[in-house]
Amino acid sequence: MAVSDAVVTASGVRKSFDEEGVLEDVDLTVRDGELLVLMGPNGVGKSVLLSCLAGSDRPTEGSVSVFDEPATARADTTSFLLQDALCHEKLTGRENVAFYDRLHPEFTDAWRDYADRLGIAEDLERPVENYSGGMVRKLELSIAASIDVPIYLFDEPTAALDLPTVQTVHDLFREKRAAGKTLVVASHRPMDADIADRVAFLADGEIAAAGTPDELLASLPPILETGTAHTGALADAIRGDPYAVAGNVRGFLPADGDDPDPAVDDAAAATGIDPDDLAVAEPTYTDLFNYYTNTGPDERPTHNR
Ligand SMILES: Nc1ncnc2c1ncn2[C@@H]1O[C@H](COP(=O)(O)OP(=O)(O)OP(=O)(O)O)[C@@H](O)[C@H]1O
Repeated sequence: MAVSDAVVTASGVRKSFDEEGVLEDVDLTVRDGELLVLMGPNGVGKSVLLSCLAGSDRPTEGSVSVFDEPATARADTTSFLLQDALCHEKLTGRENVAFYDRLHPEFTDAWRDYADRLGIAEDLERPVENYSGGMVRKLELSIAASIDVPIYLFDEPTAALDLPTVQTVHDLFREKRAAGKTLVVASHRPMDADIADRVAFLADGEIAAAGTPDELLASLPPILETGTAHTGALADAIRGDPYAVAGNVRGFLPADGDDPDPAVDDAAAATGIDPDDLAVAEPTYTDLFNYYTNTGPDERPTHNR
């Protein structure tokens, strides 16, 4: 289905390396001015998909278009922050900035503000090889965000960052969106769903679900929570595997035949766990992430893409 305000569209994207399939059949539309968070566990293919969206890699099959033209790595439309690949480690932070300033026609001096807010302004004269992983990320973010283009693709921008810095990065992304920019942020950090207009989950080579955080939370099956002592009993009664949350374990109730809304009381009784030790939990982003990471494709309902 064509979406009129689409700025990036992936259709039937398959990507394999040496016969090894990573993406099987990805359909994804990124809408004008939205902040889309692309979620999925390590190794599922988020970076590969972003590279295809950026036009820096080609799908094995299928197509990607940006502003209705085939995706090519165009400097005037897209800024792409690929993980740990932007900065030259023998150069100082400032020399890296100067490099991108000369290289990129749309580079602006907004990097000063970003470097300041991210807390690396004092480190710009040091070679990047002496930076911590988090400092490199902050420098990369400062550079990628300083390029003034309509579309930003950020690959795991909050990985290796402490919580206060994650909040600063979220603020920065909200400002970009308020300025009318379109952002795709790949992440395996559930808290990044906080800033999303929509979340898309990549699982088993496809977009398993896409929607607003509220829509996706509402689509989860009931969640049972109990103490770790009952992990085994819980595992027998749920779909997928139990997962730890704040000292307890949780799991998703299986669909009861074709009924997508299983009877919670019956399922709870089937665990054999004392009702006082068992609760139906309010779903969180962590549950959402675990649902699309922990349960197999046959056990998940298909949601709108
Ligand atoms: N150039 C390449 N050649 C061969 N295999 C590759 C190449 N690039 C990626 N892969 C493989 O594709 C799979 C997906 O990798 P990708 O980096 O996209 O995962 P990811 O979801 O971004 O994971 P992470 O969260 O760990 O960054 C991995 O198995 C990886 O080894």
